[in-house]
Amino acid sequence: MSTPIPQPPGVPFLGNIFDVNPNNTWSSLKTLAEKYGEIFQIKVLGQTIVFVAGAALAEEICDEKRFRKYVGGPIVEIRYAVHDALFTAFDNEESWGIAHRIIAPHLTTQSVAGLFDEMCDTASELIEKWKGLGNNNAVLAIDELNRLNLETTTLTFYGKKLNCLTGPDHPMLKGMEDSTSEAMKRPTRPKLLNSLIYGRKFKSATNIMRTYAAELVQYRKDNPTDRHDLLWSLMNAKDPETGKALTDSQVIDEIVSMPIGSSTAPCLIATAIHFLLKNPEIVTRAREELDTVIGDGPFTYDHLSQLNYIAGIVRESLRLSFAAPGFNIEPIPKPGDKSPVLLAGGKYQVAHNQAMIIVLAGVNRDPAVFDEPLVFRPERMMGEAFERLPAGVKKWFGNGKRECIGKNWAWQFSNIVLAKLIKEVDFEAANPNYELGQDGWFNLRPVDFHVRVQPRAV
Ligand code: HEM
Repeated sequence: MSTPIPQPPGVPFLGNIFDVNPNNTWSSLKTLAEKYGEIFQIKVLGQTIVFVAGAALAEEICDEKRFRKYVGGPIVEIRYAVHDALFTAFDNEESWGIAHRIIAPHLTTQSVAGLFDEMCDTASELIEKWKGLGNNNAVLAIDELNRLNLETTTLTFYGKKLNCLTGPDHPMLKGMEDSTSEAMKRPTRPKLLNSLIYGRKFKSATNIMRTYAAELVQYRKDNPTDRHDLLWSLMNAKDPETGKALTDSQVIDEIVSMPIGSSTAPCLIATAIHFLLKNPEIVTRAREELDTVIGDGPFTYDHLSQLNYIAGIVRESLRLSFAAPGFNIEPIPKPGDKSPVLLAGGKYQVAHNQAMIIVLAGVNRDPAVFDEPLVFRPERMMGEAFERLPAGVKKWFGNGKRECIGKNWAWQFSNIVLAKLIKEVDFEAANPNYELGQDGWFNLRPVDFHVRVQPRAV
């Protein structure tokens, strides 16, 4: 006998429409996870969605023999902008494998190591900019780090300096914000409203992003180089398995997808700064490590593997920021078999084609795994303590074949940037009473988190 999956009471006809705020979906899901625990469901516009918020169940539905990525809802909507690119491709689309095999070699640990200097130099540029702001400045952490991320992504993948750390916001930032917010909201609105009222905004955001990509392609054509970077492969490489290359439109799709994916990294770093401000003793210990390992000399790639405490800070920030707030799973279809799918050895059952969303705010803070789950404690993310943790609580980069293709880039970038910021900058919260609030679309960022930035005093 299975246990019914808990569901908030809802209202007649409209179901649970008021349990999820379309302007802050992930915060609503976090609240529901806190109330209902490892699994819950909602019904909206006649559709049932199951949410998994416990570590053991998350691990179970990450079993690729039984489950796969569900491409639905906002992911299908953003196909308007990027079609069958890596993040948005359906399981059966050949284009996924072709693009994956062309792109993945640029994102191995070894390939990304070659980007160390460009990542470091760009972070230094931001710190130099902050040094020029003088006393009593206050910057919006996420805005500054979004700029840094776009600048670094564009330079390391596409070989072009945008120079977007200063001056007005680069249009790509607004393009990404508008397209992802619209993709999240569209599934909750009637279709007619989407096309009549909101279609123009979606189209304009898409145009902005595709123009960013088209200009990079044109720049490369106008400025030939020996640099065999990701852009070179997107434009020239052939898939070793099928011999196929990307079409011109697919090149644009993938160029646009990368900054959208990588925009999760600044959310992580901004939230990490918040946790560090709340825990000054962690900054002291991190500085001891940085001063011992790097000292006064230049920061080099070899230092990274020695910065164990910084790595612990990055992982603990991945755990508690849920910067990528979740991902979608569905049972692998079995032709002719519509029997329900059993979870937790039959404790729960879901329909054979049930879409499920893993809510990392629940999974990453599962009290069955972590003691004092809300406490920021880098030590639990280091060495053997980290190795002992169950696989279900290490899913911040997603799962299996559809795991984040940028995870090595994101890991190196976040470690470099946090190491440099902790070593070289003194942060102070502009509002000493600030409490973390988060919002976002495809990722979660701290809301209204302003900081004062000064060169490190001691
Ligand atoms: C802290 C930073 C990041 C986090 C936490 C993160 C998280 C994730 C997660 C959870 C997924 C799985 C999504 C799903 O199953 O639907 C994913 C996929 C993806 N990410 Fe990231 N990501 C980060 C940075 C990046 C970066 C830097 C890039 C750019 C290279 C990137 C590009 C992608 C792409 C293209 C996919 C789709 C992969 C596929 O389906 O083949 N991400 N990411």
